[in-house]
Amino acid sequence: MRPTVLLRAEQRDTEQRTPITPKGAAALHEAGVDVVVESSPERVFSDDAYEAVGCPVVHAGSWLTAPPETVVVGIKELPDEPAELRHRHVYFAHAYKGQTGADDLLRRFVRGGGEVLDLEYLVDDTGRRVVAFGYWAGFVGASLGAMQAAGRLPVPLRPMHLDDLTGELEEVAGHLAGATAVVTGAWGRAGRGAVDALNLAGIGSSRWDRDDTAALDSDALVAHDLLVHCVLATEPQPPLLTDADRTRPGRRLRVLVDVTADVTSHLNLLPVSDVHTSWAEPVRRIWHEPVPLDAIVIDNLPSLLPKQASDDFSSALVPLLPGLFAGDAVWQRAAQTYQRSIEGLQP
Ligand SMILES: NC(=O)c1ccc[n+]([C@@H]2O[C@H](COP(=O)([O-])OP(=O)(O)OC[C@H]3O[C@@H](n4cnc5c(N)ncnc54)[C@H](O)[C@@H]3O)[C@@H](O)[C@H]2O)c1
Repeated sequence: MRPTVLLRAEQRDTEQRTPITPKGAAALHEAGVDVVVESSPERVFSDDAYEAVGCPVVHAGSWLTAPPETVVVGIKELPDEPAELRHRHVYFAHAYKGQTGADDLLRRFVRGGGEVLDLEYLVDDTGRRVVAFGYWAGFVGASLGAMQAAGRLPVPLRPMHLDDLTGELEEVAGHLAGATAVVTGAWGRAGRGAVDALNLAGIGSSRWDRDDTAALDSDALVAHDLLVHCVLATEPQPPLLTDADRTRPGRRLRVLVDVTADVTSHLNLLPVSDVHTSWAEPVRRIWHEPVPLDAIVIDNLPSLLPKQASDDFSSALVPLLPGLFAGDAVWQRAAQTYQRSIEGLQP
């Protein structure tokens, strides 16, 4: 039997992204991997587009009864049922940093004999992630921050076309003369996307990466109008912004975009903010005076540009998937990360 991946329909009705585009499915077929697609009215590519490249389309939730050797591929969370998960699942499980509900989820995998191959932990032999939505997360996050600073953020947020967003950033530029931003994690994927968006909005960026935050200059940090936080934290580090900075002299900082959205984890480097915001309510005011500070902490930013995000992601993931069935090192590392995470779990 040919190796098969099943493209799962996403739970969230706001999620239009897909980790495998129709073009990616066609490439997988060529490479000897079949792709079965769960029907989804939300996905940015239609069911017909997958059918046109030869993928069988099945109803949402079919993964539950798929043959055990089928690998289930998705992006975001699984439903709360069933209690036992028996397949190998490739997705962002958000289960290894002590997130809310993580242990319960891992126990479901242990009980069913399945496995998480977490997309966030697909790394090369230097530990660098090989597939990520980071660029568009940073681009969209910084765009929202610029729009908020200009008083032009449309609420609720809805998925956009890139042309519309760049047009809006050019409008914003006229409202933000002299504004500056600091981007932390600036040389990573998200950081680069953030800098590109800020450039379009006419906002000059200070690019801070590891060396720049090692001896943190808090006065310089709060002297910027925007902070776009794009650090990939893998171990606890000193915070970048604390309550003590609220009254720091010279604070101009008024918009904080936490692209990492690590707020419920012990790796949160911005402990001034501890809850996510949403498309319906994207902004939360966390400081009221002497200068207000608004936080945007959205954990599905690339979903706001679903087409670009999907194309980019699929072109990185698809070449790796045949290797999953051949036991390539990148997948073995992901499997080892899962094994480590379930060791020590209470039953
Ligand atoms: N909110 C969302 O929707 C969304 C989507 C995708 C990714 N993300 C998150 O964005 C973050 C960044 O992802 P990425 O793909 O850009 O990662 P990346 O590895 O490409 O870049 C991370 C950067 O952070 C830098 N860094 C690490 N520690 C630092 C420190 N103490 N100070 C300054 N810089 C430091 C690294 O040197 C690197 O340049 C991750 O937390 C990721 O989970 C969020």
